[in-house]
Amino acid sequence: MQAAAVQPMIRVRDLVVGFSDRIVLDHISLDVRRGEILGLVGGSGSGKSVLLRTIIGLLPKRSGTIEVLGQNQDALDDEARREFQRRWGVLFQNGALFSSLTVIQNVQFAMREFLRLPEAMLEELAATKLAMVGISRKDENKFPSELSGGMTKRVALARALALDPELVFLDEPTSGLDPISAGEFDALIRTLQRTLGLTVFMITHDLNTLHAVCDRIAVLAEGKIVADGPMSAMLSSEHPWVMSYFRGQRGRLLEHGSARLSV
Ligand SMILES: Nc1ncnc2c1ncn2[C@@H]1O[C@H](COP(=O)(O)OP(=O)(O)OP(=O)(O)O)[C@@H](O)[C@H]1O
Repeated sequence: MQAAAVQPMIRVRDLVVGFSDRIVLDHISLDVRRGEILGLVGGSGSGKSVLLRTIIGLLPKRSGTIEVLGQNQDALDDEARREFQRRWGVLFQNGALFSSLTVIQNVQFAMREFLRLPEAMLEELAATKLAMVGISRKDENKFPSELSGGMTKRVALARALALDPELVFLDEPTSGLDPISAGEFDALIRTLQRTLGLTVFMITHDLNTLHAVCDRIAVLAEGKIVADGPMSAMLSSEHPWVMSYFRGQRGRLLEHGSARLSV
């Protein structure tokens, strides 16, 4: 019982990922604890998306172990892995909605695949998910091309939540949003995490999001996790990249309560 209570939701050990002769992730170890929002930051091309994609099984690893929800996916056959993967939701960069499906059909997509429910119940369930993220019924028959950036992210979040996951992966959830929409999206993530008891693994470049939403931050640089801890640990880190990111001009402005900034 004790062991289960402290078991991380994601446990990465000694992970190595590379493409041809380039190593992108070089013996990375990282835990994501139950119920926390972990923010992953790092320079462009540092390997954040590669780490996320490897954890969810979209990219192969060279060595190391990854356990998600206590399960090493290498031990599962294809059918069991597919069934297992429904326990998490993913919001990809730019939403990645199906352009030929309406808002509500996008949310119903995974429901149709995994849940055997009558049509009326599917409608109701998808509308409930959309309401949770602030999309009203009048917008549910729109196509993705008719949505603003903020609405697209909300629909993508509703889709990620379609199967009631315990864990969600968010790849730059506020990128491309204006400061007000980004702030609203941050608040939505926080609220959903609290009310649904979610664990969140989030890639972000957004210092406001890191300050407002994340319980813990991990920094990826030179293929390694170079810092890992709460915001206070980032602000006192001596690592050059961490210092310039969190204590550079933008970071200092934020600490002193300036308007929202993105980096
Ligand atoms: N499928 C792939 N094949 C070959 N190289 C890849 C592949 N996916 C990613 N890379 C390389 O791995 C490195 C890390 O990419 P990644 O997308 O993880 O960066 P990132 O930290 O998410 O960057 P950004 O913040 O700009 O999104 C880059 O050099 C990229 O070109």
